[in-house]
Amino acid sequence: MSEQVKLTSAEKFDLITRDLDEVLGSDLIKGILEKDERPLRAYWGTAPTGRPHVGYLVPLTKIADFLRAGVEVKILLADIHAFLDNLKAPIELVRHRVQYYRMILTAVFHAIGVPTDRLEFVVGSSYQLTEAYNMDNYRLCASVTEHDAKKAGAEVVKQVSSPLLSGLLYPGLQALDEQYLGVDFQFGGVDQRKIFTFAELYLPRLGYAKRAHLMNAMVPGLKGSKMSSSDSGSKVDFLDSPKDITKKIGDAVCAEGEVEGNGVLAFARSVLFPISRLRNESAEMGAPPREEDGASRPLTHPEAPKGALLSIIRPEKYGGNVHYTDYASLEKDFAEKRLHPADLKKAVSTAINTLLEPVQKFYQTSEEFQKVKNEAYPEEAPVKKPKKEKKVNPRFAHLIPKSKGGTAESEEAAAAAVEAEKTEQVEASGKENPNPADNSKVGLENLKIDDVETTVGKSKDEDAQV
Ligand SMILES: N[C@@H](Cc1ccc(O)cc1)C(=O)O
Repeated sequence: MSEQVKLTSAEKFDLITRDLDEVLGSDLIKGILEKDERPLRAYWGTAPTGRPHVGYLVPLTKIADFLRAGVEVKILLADIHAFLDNLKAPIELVRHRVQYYRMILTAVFHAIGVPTDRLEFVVGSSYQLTEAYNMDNYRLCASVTEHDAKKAGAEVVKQVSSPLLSGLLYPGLQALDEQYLGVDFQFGGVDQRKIFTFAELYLPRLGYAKRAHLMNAMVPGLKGSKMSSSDSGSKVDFLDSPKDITKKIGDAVCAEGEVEGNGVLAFARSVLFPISRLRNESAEMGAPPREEDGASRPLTHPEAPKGALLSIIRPEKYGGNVHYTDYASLEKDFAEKRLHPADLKKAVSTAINTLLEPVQKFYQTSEEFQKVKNEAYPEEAPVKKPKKEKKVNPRFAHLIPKSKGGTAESEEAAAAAVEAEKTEQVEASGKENPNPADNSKVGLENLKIDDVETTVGKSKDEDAQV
């Protein structure tokens, strides 16, 4: 935001907390704003695992509000967390993923009109390997119960049948980050809530201040469930082509008149309306985004009136054009069947394509960016498939019925075996490990720790309430 507009502390507080799902510690934030002696400091962390998808637009847009309210924001690229979480990012790929995240997030920030010169990117390992941080980690480990660590990570760390110790360390390191990044509040999705309350409980036990926590709602996937990196049909990647985007939106769950579980409406509400509003506000406040970023282009139709946030363009005989200035009216029209799913889908895919055009242009014109992407996600680089007969891995031979009758069933089983084999190859190639709990790859499968007799009795200590 322009420095020309001076906000009161109450206005700043409203801007910082608008559209959020939950705020813990608002008094702490108000206190610093009212004192007005120094800027508020905050961070948002992301672990560079799978490729970021358009669901990230929600926190990134919110960060724009923080900056306008004068908050100093750090973006943590949590490389160590990326492999602590069940090796989601294999150690040898993680530095490339850090680079990829930095580049794509910067491009997206520009596309939505957020000036990145006021953001500070910090890589987790730049301070998480220091003596002081490690000693604090050990101190924390000597205070946190296993129960609390497990519970804190339950919605963030991948839950598997044979959990690794690294997943238990994850919440503790995230709590320490608040101290080491020197912030007043941490911002993240509501999925981080248990880690946030864990940090509120445990940081003071190490003698550190309890921080405030701000949470955004999660964006539902296009199929009505949570938007997830592992289900490519339910998410839109920042680098998906306009054609792919139109197809994904076209296939999304969007039954006529149904608001509940409607992925397209949810996307419009949580992503498009806020970004559109941000653009309008920037223009009004005399701080339009830089022309070269493409972020000054409205997501609405060129003929849309001032204040419009999303335009439905359709022939007169189907009701003519409508320009919505708020989400509630769009939802109402949809619920009352005055807005057809096909028209909504068209408007949403046009808006996403407009929004992402500068990101994709940057990708297409930057050889460095392309190189980084291929290094970070090597299995996605085009590989020439050698033409050879599909052999079935003996490990999966049990999926093939004994009789080679050529029935549909046996073909299905053979396909399943080939599929299983492919999955294994993908895992071996360093792709995000879909089932890292299968510890056979690290030679742990025969280690039956439970067989070892233990002299340690059950702790009588009550687990702290997280
Ligand atoms: N837990 C965050 C990543 C993160 C890691 C460390 C932090 O300090 C903050 C955030 C996620 O789910 O992506």
